Amino acid sequence: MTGGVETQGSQSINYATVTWDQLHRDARFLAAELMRKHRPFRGIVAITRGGLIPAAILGRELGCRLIESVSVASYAGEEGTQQEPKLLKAPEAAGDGEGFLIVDDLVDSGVTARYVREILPKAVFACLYAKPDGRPYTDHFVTEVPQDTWVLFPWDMAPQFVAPLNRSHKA
Ligand SMILES: O=P(O)(O)OC[C@H]1O[C@H](OP(=O)(O)OP(=O)(O)O)[C@H](O)[C@@H]1O
Ligand SMILES: Nc1nc2[nH]cnc2c(=O)[nH]1
Ligand SMILES: [Mg+2]
Repeated sequence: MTGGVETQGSQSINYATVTWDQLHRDARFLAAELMRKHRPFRGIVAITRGGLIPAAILGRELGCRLIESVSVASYAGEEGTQQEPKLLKAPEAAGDGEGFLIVDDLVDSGVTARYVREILPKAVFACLYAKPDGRPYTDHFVTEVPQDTWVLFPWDMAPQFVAPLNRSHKA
C-alpha cells in the first residue's frame, strides 16, 4: 500500500494506493490466516461490488466453489448525512450464514458490514483493509488504514502519462 496526498483547493485528501499485485498478495495472506483459524467453509458470500475480486481469489485459495453474493446500496438519508443501507439482492444460498465466509474489500464506517452480518449472523466476516471505525465489524483483516485516508483500489485507477519534473515546473 502506497501513501499519497492530493490537494484540492485548500483541502488535502490522503490516499492509500493498492496495486493488483499488492491486492493479490494481501488476499493470499488473508486466505492463509482463514485456513489456520477455521474449518473449511461451505461457501463464500461476496459483498458486491468491492468484495467480488477478493472473493474470487479467496475461493481459489480455499478450494471453495460456491460463491454467493449480496448487494447492498448505501444512500444518504433525508438529512443528507446518515447512510442507510438498502438490500438490492439477498444471499439466498447462505441461509443464516452457518459455514459461510462473508468477503468485502474494506470496512470503513462499518455500516455495510454490520448490515450484512445482521442478515447472516452465523457467518465469519473477512476483508482486506479496515479503518478504525469499521474494525469491530470484521473478524479478520490484513492491513489497518487511517480513518481519514481513502483507499484507491486497482479497479479505481489507470496508468497514465506523468510529465518529467523538469517540464512540470514553471520557472
Ligand atoms: O464500512 P462502510 O462505510 O459501509 O464502507 C465500506 C463499503 O463501501 C464500499 O462499497 P460501496 O458501497 O462504495 O459500493 P461498491 O462496493 O459497489 O463500490 C466498500 O466496497 C465497502 O463495501
Ligand atoms: N474505494 C473506496 N471505497 C470506499 N468506500 C468506503 N470507504 C472507501 C475507501 O476508502 N475507498
Ligand atoms: Mg462495497
